[in-house]
Amino acid sequence: MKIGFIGAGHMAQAIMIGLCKQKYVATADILVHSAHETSYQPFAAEHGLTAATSNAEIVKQADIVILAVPAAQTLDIVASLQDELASHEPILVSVAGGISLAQLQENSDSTGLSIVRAMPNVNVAIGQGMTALVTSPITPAADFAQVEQLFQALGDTTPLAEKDFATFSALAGSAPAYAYLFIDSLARAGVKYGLDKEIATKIAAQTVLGSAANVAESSTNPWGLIDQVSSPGGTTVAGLLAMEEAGLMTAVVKGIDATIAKENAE
Ligand SMILES: NC(=O)C1=CN([C@@H]2O[C@H](COP(=O)(O)OP(=O)(O)OC[C@H]3O[C@@H](n4cnc5c(N)ncnc54)[C@H](OP(=O)(O)O)[C@@H]3O)[C@@H](O)[C@H]2O)C=CC1
Ligand SMILES: O=C(O)[C@@H]1CCC=N1
Repeated sequence: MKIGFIGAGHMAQAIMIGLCKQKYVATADILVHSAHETSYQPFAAEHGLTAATSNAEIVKQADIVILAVPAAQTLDIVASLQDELASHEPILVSVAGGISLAQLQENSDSTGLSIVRAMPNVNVAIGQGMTALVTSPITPAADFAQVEQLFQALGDTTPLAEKDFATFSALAGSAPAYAYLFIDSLARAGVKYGLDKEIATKIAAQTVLGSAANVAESSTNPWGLIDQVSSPGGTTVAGLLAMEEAGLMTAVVKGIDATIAKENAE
């Protein structure tokens, strides 16, 4: 099976690196093309991938085409590939935020094309991704299963109604950035009290990693876990109340509100 990438930016690279690490297919069976040779050729050479000469070549050669270009350009690129899509009929996977299956179908001008919309996050690069998937009504179950299997090799997946994609995009697509912000904030506080930044970051990252694993494995909800850490009259409850006074939860929800509003405006 050949997997083609149109776009070689952060998201495409994260998926390609994940596929290489998992040895999902032979590296030469991963094809890539993007707007500038200087973006995709060195990356292809470094990882042993096949650099294609055009977007059309990707569509002609690949069984699955992953479109990972800016959302604003996604539909124009699909429209420019109508002929190749109609004659080669790969499975088309779009990761673009805010671009619907109906828009992709309409711009591909192809009634028989299998189209899957995916919302991965950058953690697919290390096999710890969280990806939502939804398929067009005409996509055969076997084609959807191929795409699902690909993303399952790179972490967890969930089927999701298309109406919930903007929410998912905020909670999983964008949220690695918000988690990094929290980790950096913890580490920066450590620096304030004299720790070396590198050591403080390692301490913060491992603490967040372990806490996330605890939430995932525990039958207790996060509030219950917070109570387990908060000794009566102790330090944690003092810290929690100070964070709440500064509006941590409101700040997070406002951030998610803004993320969803921006995606809905695309
Ligand atoms: N970054 C993330 O964490 C996530 C991103 N996404 C989605 O992924 C998509 C890409 O985002 P991201 O990777 O961050 O963006 P980047 O800006 O990092 O990458 C965009 C890529 O698109 C390529 N490109 C632009 N125009 C064309 C064209 N006409 N033909 C071929 N390639 C083209 C660029 O090429 P070149 O490099 O050569 O200039 C670049 O490689 C977006 O739709 C976004 O919504 C979804 C989930 C998470
Ligand atoms: O910032 C963005 O628009 C993309 C979508 C989800 C994560 N990154």
